[in-house]
Amino acid sequence: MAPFYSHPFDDDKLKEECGIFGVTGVVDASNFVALGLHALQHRGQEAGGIVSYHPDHGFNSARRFGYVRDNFTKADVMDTLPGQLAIGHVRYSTAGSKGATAIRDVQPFFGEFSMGGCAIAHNGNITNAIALRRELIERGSIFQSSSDSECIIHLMARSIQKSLAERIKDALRRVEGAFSVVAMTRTKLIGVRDPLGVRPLVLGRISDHGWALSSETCALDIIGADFVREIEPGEMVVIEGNKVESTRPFTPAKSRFCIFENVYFSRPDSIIGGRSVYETRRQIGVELAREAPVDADLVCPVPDSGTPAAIGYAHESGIPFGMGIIRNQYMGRTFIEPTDHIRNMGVRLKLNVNRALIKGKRVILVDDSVVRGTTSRKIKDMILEAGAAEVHFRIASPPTAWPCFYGVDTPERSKLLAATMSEDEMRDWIGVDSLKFVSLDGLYRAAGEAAGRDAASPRFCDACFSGDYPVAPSDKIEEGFEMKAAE
Ligand SMILES: O=P(O)(O)OC[C@H]1O[C@H](OP(=O)(O)OP(=O)(O)O)[C@H](O)[C@@H]1O
Ligand SMILES: NC(=O)CC[C@H](N)C(=O)O
Ligand code: SF4
Ligand SMILES: [Mg+2]
Repeated sequence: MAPFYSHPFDDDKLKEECGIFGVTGVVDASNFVALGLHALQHRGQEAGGIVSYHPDHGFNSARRFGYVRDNFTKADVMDTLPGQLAIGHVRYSTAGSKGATAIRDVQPFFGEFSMGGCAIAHNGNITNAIALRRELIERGSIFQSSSDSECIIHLMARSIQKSLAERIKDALRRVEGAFSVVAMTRTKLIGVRDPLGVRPLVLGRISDHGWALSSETCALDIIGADFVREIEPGEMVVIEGNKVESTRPFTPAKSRFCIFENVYFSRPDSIIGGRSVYETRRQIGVELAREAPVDADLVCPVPDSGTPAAIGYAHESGIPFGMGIIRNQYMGRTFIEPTDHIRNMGVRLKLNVNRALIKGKRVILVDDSVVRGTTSRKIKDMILEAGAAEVHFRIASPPTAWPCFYGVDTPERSKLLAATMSEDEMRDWIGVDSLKFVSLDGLYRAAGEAAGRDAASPRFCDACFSGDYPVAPSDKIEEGFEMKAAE
C-alpha cells in the first residue's frame, strides 16, 4: 500500500471532485475568484485556496480548510490578495491527505522559476502520480505535500523550456490520467484540458476587458461573465491582455468526457457540451420511466441530486410528483463524518420524510446513484416507517461497479454494492419492493447520443459502470488492481 494514498475515510462513498477558477483583466480579481469558487463549492468542500498577482506586491496566496463563504469573504483575507490576475481551487481530495488534515495539500500550488512564479490549480487525478513522485524524488525533487497535483510543479522545474507555458506543456505530457488545469504566471492566465477531456473547463468573457476560466458555466453566471466556449480536450489556452492563444500540446485522442458529470457532479444549471445538465438529468428520468415502469401513486426524488430525474420520470409515467423527502438545507455534507455510525446518522439529519404525503402510498424513489447502498437503505427505512405501502427505487445511473481513478474519490471495488451483488441481490439487501437502474444505453440517449453507447468508440468515460478505463490506472495496477477481463 502506498503511504500517501491511504487515509481513514477510504471506505467512504462516491464524492464530488475539485473546482477550478481563474480571472484576468479585472480589478480585485481575487474577489471574482472567491465568487466563482463559491458557485463551484459543490465540487469540493474540504478546502479552498486563492493565489493572486499584483505588480507591486508580487504573488500572494491564502489556503484554508472549509467553505469559501467562511474564508474568502473576510476583508482581512481578501486584502492580502490584491491584483488583476488570480486563480483558485476548491478541493475534494482524491490523492494525498484527506479532509482538514494537511493545509500543505490545499491548492493552488506555487513554484518559483528562473523566469518568474507560477501557480497551478488541478481538477482530476494523476494515475501515474506514485511512479512520477518516486522518480522525481530519486532525482532530487523536494515535495512539500502529499498531493498528486504537486508533481506538475516538479516536472515543470525539470523542463528546459524557456517559458512557463512551454514548461507546463512539458510537464503535462508526462502526466497520465485526468486533468483540467488553471494556471497563472505574472502576466498570463492559462487553461489546459487533458487529451480525453475527462474533466470540464470553460472560457468566459468579463465585459470587454477580462477573461475567466471555470470548471462549470454556473460560476461564470455568478460573476456576470458571458460563456464563450469550452476549452477543448487536449487544448491549452494562454490568455494575456485581450489575446487568447490556443495550442494542442498532446497527441490527439478521441474525447471521453466523464458521463457522471451529467448524472451527479455538475450543477444542474451548468451547460455541458452545449446541453443543459438539468435537461440531461430530466431526460434520464424519462428513459428510466420507459425502461422500468411500475404501478405506483407517487414519484419522489431523493433531494437534491435525484430531483430532475424524478421530474422526468413523473412526467413520462404520468404518476404524480411529490416532495416525499425534505432536505435540511443547512446540513453539511455527510462525507465529513469519520465513522460509519455518524455517517449513517448524517442521512437522518440531512433528509426527513414528509409523512403526510407518504402515508399509505406506493412510492417510487428516484436517486442519482447507488454506491455503497447506505443512503438507499436508510431512506427505505424512513419511508416505510412513515407508512408507505410499497417502496420502489429507480436509479438515474447504471450500477456503480468499478472505482473511478480520474478525480472522484470512490471506495475500493469490494465496497461497491454492485461489484459484489446482482440487481436482485441489491434489491433484497436494500429491502425494497423493486430496484431498477437506467441502462448504459439509456444514459447515453439522455446525454444526447440517440443510438445509445457505441461500444467500439464510446463518447464518454463510463468506466465506473462499464469497467472500460480509457486510461490504464498504472499506479493502481502496480498496487494489484485488476482491470476487467476482455470480453
Ligand atoms: O449508496 P451510497 O454509498 O449511500 O451513495 C449514493 C448516494 O451518495 C450521494 O448522495 P450524498 O448523500 O453523498 O450527497 P448529495 O446530497 O449530493 O446527494 C448520491 O446522491 C447518492 O444519494
Ligand atoms: N478531485 C480532484 O480533482 C482532486 C485534485 C487532486 N488530485 C487532489 O487530491 O487534491
Ligand atoms: S470512472 Fe466514472 S466518475 Fe470517473 S471519470 Fe469515468 S465516468 Fe467519471
Ligand atoms: Mg444523494
